[in-house]
Amino acid sequence: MAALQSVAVIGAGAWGTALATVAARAGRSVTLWARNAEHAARIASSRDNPRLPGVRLAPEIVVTSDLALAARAEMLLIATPAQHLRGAVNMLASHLARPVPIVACAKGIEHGTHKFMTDVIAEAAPHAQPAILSGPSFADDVARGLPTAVTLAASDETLASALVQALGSPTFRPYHSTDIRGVEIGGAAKNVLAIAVGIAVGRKLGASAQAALTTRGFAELARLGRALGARRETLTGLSGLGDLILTCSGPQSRNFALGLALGRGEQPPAGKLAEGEFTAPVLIELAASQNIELPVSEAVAAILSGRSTIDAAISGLMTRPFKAEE
Ligand SMILES: NC(=O)C1=CN([C@@H]2O[C@H](COP(=O)(O)OP(=O)(O)OC[C@H]3O[C@@H](n4cnc5c(N)ncnc54)[C@H](OP(=O)(O)O)[C@@H]3O)[C@@H](O)[C@H]2O)C=CC1
Ligand SMILES: O=C(CO)COP(=O)(O)O
Repeated sequence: MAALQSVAVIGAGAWGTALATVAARAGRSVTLWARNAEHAARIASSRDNPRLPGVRLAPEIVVTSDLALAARAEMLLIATPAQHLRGAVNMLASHLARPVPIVACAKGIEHGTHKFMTDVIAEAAPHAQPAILSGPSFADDVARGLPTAVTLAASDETLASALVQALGSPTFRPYHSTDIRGVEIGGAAKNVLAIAVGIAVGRKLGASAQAALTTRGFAELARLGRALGARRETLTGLSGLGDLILTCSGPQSRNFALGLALGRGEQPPAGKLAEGEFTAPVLIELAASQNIELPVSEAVAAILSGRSTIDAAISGLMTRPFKAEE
């Protein structure tokens, strides 16, 4: 497969901006698309995006709100929030005249349909070659060039390798995979579990509870993953266990920070996207449809929807029948 030379990033939030920086560092010709023309013009002239403050955009990155221009790239990265991915790809599809790799960079599951991000891409742009990029990677760390490793999966291994070659650099190390579903499950579930761990820390339940919740959270992620056909090495890899560890480690994670505020009885941080809030209800619906129990995720969904208090949820988790560890 010919080397991919140009990259467009759709969605100029924190993650889209960091990924544009990654692609530029890897030597690609890069376009960053923002939906708002004024926003695009401001970033283009200041070389600074308020959604990722303090990171200077390389001069060679083209910032635009012209979707037709972005759609000319040889590969596309979609970095909108998960619930807006379908809308973004729908708009993009009319500009795509040829099969092009479209890499989902959002972490979540679509409300209503229970579809994962690459399924949404396949429906919205039938000629696209869907792929997924996920793993332990805070936008700020990545944009600053701190060492990061992620998983990049496509059903065709040759394509996955070409995408890795296009984005990889000495500071950003993607590993290729063909286990799309395994990668998607890890990225979606870990955000919900990080809210649980944030709540426990906010409630001052102690370091032992933090470790126990993270571990039992991983058991949930792996249980759902196995039921949906994910590979073991994906679940224990960067996009599964790796991202869970990162996101459950402290308030640099917006999902953890949301849980922390809830646990402390404070207002959640305003204007910060915490995907786990949107994923929690759909994750438990999906699990129920597979007869899979996700007690920690269910507790998070119940707290977020107001169906349970935090104290009742903690007590509910601790008084479940004793069982064998799996
Ligand atoms: N931040 C991070 O560290 C990481 C984030 N991710 C994932 O990336 C995804 C995006 O997160 P992040 O960048 O942090 O979020 P932000 O809130 O920083 O940015 C979201 C961006 O999406 C844009 N947007 C929203 N709706 C649409 C739409 N319908 N069409 C086009 N653009 C839209 C927003 O535009 P506008 O500015 O106009 O509102 C905004 O620029 C999430 O799924 C997240 O889980 C993954 C790894 C790391
Ligand atoms: O996905 C992320 C790190 O891999 C970002 O996590 P938060 O969305 O919780 O900040």
